Amino acid sequence: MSSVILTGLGKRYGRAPALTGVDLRLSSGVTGLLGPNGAGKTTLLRILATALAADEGQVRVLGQNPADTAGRLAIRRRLGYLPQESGFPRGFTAFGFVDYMAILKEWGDRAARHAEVRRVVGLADLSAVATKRVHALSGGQRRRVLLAQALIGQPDLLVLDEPTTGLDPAQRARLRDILSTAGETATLVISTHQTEDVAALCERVIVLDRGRVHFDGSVEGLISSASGRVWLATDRHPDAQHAWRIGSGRWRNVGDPPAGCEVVDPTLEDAYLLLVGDRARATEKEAVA
Ligand SMILES: Nc1ncnc2c1ncn2[C@@H]1O[C@H](COP(=O)(O)OP(=O)(O)OP(=O)(O)O)[C@@H](O)[C@H]1O
Repeated sequence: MSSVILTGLGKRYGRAPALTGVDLRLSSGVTGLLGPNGAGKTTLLRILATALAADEGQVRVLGQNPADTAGRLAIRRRLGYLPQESGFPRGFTAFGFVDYMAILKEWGDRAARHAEVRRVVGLADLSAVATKRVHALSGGQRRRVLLAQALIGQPDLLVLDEPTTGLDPAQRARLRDILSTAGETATLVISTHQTEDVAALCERVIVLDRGRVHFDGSVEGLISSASGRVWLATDRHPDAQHAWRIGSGRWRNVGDPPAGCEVVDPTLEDAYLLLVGDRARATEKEAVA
């Protein structure tokens, strides 16, 4: 059964559309959400997390309608949400903040709650700094405090907006471990700009651009769409959509290759760049025509 069903979802800020005609079904497993700045990723995640109401279409989350008060409450009881931006009330320690969030999540029994807070603080690798004030933590540690509160109670739906921002490579690897384990039973949606995290972690990838879904399929499927369109050369090719000099001094070109060039295997990043670049070029052509 799908945990999330979106049909014809639309959202506007004033007159400007942020999401248009989004149809999606999400089930257990880890889904990565990619898209350029302003594509609508955070808007979509906020709607799933019941922090924002849709303007058009139908939204079912965990079998409930978030437009109903009772439906919203039922969703929130089974939801973990790591927002893109968040402030912390002053004075809290890492443990104290996560404990406070657990109280808001209706964990009344003190002993059970503290055991759960210790579990998620440990999962987020924060035990050594649990008694430090949140404001004295590093940016990556603060991000992990937010992750810890999202994991309280092993939610059925985890909505994580850029969870890897600011994490060092070891912490990112640890996060992948935590999320892939959670994805065995829960539905996880992760917005990120880190294509390598999506490639490492996600079964499914959705690419949003200008509020619409432009790709929805497997990571392998998206990578294979770039097959034959990445090549190495001694120079930047004038027709390449993207080109950069790699460590060896040669140029990695992404676009439409000339005949006889040295084609290499694409990465998810190459495929994503091509998908978004091709769409931007098609839109420009339509505007000119
Ligand atoms: N509160 C708001 N008021 C007005 N416009 C908004 C608001 N929030 C987002 N927008 C606009 O809606 C569009 C989608 O924004 P959103 O934050 O969902 O994109 P995003 O894909 O998460 O971007 P980023 O990768 O930069 O985080 C953008 O054009 C943005 O300017």
